[in-house]
Amino acid sequence: MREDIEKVIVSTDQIHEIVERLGKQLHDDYRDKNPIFICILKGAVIFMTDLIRAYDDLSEIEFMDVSSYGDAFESSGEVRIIKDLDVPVNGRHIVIVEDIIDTGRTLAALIKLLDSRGAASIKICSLLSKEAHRLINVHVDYIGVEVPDEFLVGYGLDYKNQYRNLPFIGVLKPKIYE
Ligand SMILES: O=P(O)(O)OC[C@H]1O[C@H](OP(=O)(O)OP(=O)(O)O)[C@H](O)[C@@H]1O
Ligand code: HPA
Ligand SMILES: [Mg+2]
Repeated sequence: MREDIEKVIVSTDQIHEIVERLGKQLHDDYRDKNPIFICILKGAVIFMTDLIRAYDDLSEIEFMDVSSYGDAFESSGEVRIIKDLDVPVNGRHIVIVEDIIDTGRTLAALIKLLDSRGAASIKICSLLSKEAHRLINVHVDYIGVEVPDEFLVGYGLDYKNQYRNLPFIGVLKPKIYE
């Protein structure tokens, strides 16, 4: 698997530092608010499990499965909800946990949906932001790191559902796409 990587963009050590920083920041901002962390499957699952341990306070976790990329490099533009939340969110403080914000389409659709359900507040925490590729402007409250406009894999991010379990984030060798 690792031999398929051309270069590392965010190392394991860097990821660890980012997660600790974001966990502390969230802890300062959400004290006594019992937030719900909503993990957007599948990509955010690895980040989520590390982040909630760095948060270190009372909170709840929930999961939604949303997909717009399938096996492709480019978002289809259609955000499909594959698994919805099992709990009501009205009156609750929500932190949407994402691995990456790329075109912004997934988040724009999610914010609209959760807002219509009466959440008390909705904030976004994303490990990565690919601002250069944004098509829809979404405000991201907590960003781990800005990344270049390249297709990335690892630490939750996939190509054809593979490479999510790499402990760092990198770019694949071109021959993998051919
Ligand atoms: O800003 P966008 O262009 O909408 O891209 C970001 C979304 O794309 C990825 O999910 P994907 O649809 O690949 O599903 P997955 O997490 O199951 O891989 C990623 O995990 C984000 O949810
Ligand atoms: O760069 C990416 N890699 C993997 N999945 C993604 N979904 C949006 N952007 C990406
Ligand atoms: Mg994907």
